Amino acid sequence: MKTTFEINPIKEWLPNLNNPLLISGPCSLETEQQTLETARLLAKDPRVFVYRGGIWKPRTRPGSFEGVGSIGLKWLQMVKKETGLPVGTEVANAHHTEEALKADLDVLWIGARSTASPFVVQEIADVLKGSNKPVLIKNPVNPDVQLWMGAIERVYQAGIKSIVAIHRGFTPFRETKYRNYPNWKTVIELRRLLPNLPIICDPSHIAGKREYLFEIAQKSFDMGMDGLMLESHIDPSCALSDASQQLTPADLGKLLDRLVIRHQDANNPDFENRLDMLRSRIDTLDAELLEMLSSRVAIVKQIGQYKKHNNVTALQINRWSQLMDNRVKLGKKLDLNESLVKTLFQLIHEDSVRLQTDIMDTE
Ligand SMILES: O=C(O)C(=O)C[C@]1(C(=O)O)C=C[C@@H](O)C=C1
Repeated sequence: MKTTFEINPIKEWLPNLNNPLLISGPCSLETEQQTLETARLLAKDPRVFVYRGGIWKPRTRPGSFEGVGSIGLKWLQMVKKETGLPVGTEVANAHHTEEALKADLDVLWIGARSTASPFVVQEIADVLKGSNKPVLIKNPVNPDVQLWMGAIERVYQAGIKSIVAIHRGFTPFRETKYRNYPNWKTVIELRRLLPNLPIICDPSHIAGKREYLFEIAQKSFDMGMDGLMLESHIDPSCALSDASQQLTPADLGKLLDRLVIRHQDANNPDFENRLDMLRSRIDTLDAELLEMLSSRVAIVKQIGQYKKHNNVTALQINRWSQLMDNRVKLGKKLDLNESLVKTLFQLIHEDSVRLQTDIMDTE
């Protein structure tokens, strides 16, 4: 499918946006009082643009608090009426979407588990047809950029042009310090595929713990994200869901005070000139790297021919192990990241073996 999407900039549906988009509010709405008290405090901070509150909560195991349900829609309407903040919630099936549209919420989002299911996304998209509602789409639980794209396409094909992607991290396959590990590679790929799509980050679901929120939020701005979704609660210690990752509105304000917001350009000719100069040095070095790589490949091919005539295998595991150890050591001396050196030489070696087996089998 063609990937030229006409996605609306956030400012189109949030005209008073003068900062990165910040969405905040409780993980789950619990009571009318908790909903309104949290909203009143958040509304005092001009950096908060949208109030969020989960009312249908997809929980991993049954028996946990699964949200207050449709009554929460009324509380969200009260928030909007009293504070003027646009309001939004997560929808996970056609029924939720119908209810949220009926209540005229300002924004809806599709959660990570739903994004992973094309049937669920399609069912939601079918209900959204003709509604013009801004829709935020979280990454699927696994780092599959095509699955994420698929969900965006389904919503877009329903006629929704105000779409924002949310990076909320991915299910870890081993112990990590985060609840859901961030995968910037997938986010960069999404940005490459859809350069006009705004992408925000959800540090709360990545971190799982308050203490990691700042580092993830700052990294998001370093990476050029268009905003943040950060959970807040009037009294996080009593929260019925995700208690350890929510902030009081006051602590949210303190976190925001520390964040450095970065921009795509500096609008400063001196900076641009210096950057151009450094980039042209990189261009020269990259050309040299490629020339060296090409000389290496020529030798690898020569060895391939030689091995073929002597019936010797392409893969030489001892040489390969020694070479890798040696390159990693050299890389360390040169202050290079070990995983960069390893990945680079793994790719180079993989290609050598492919080239040599081709030579052996086709010539
Ligand atoms: O040393 C060899 O035998 C090579 O063919 C070169 C090379 C390499 O790319 O460096 C390629 C394949 C072998 O498994 C080990 C090393």
